[in-house]
Amino acid sequence: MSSSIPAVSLSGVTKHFGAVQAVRGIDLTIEPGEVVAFLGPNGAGKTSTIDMMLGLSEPTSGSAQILGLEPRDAIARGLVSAVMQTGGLLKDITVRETVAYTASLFVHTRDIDDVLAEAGITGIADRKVEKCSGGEQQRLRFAMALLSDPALLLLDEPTTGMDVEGRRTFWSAIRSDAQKGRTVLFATHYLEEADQYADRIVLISHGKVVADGSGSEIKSLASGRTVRATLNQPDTAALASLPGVDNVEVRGESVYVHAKDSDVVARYLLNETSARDLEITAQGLEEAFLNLTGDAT
Ligand SMILES: Nc1ncnc2c1ncn2[C@@H]1O[C@H](COP(=O)(O)OP(=O)(O)OP(=O)(O)O)[C@@H](O)[C@H]1O
Repeated sequence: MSSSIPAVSLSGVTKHFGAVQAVRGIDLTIEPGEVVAFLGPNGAGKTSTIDMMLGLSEPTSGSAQILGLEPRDAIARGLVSAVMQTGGLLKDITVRETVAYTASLFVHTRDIDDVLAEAGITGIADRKVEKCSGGEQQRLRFAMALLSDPALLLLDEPTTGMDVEGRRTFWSAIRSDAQKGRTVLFATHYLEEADQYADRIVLISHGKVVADGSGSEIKSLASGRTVRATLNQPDTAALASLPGVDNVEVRGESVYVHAKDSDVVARYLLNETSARDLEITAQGLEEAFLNLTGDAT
């Protein structure tokens, strides 16, 4: 896992389905040991890109390499595992039987009890799959994915439909595993999930990478604050002409001013007008995301 060969290398990758251009030219390098979130709204092209990394489909143009190999070769060598959203589980057998059955398909596998423990499902090992919650089933898929001790783990929206607690437990298992050096790429449209659990966020929209950086870098790309104040008949033109102001909106008795430098706006409102009840809020990743992609999820 400590070679200098990238874990993932995409070069000019496109994917068309008839007239639909799902992926429109993605260049991406992921180094070994990185935990990367693929963040984007529905239909952004995340699954199409992951499918190409898994060798489940071929790029229309460009190339995808996993650990210096064609994706199919990397899979065949057990270097890549995936945790998908649904499917692949038999309901009538237990958690342990599911892992044991999967292990029997590999020539070399890790110890079943070890992967159950790592995925945090030792306590439910004898439970039938159909009795497991959505979050427990995802941790079971994670345990199955760990059997080949892959260098790269790909997860496609693994926490869809889970409650907050399920998500937290799931990610704590993934994070503590990743600390041992595994490369992890996960697709999500939960902004806070990307911000909280990834070291790097690749923001994807309409089949392209629109931003790539840490959570704080992504936020600072669309930095700024909103100043809200109660003010009758605000002089919107004067507010708009303050340095760094990019939006002024009046809603009822409130004026909302979005600006790079909120101090300038606050000083003006307090000194030059009868504004009161000032509130200043930082832009979250949600707003940054909407600004950057111009999309609502
Ligand atoms: N097999 C297919 N045939 C036709 N169009 C497809 C196919 N697979 C995906 N698409 C289209 O390609 C685009 C990208 O889809 P993709 O599933 O990659 O996005 P996504 O970012 O994973 O979305 P989601 O978050 O909803 O899973 C969408 O417009 C989708 O409808």
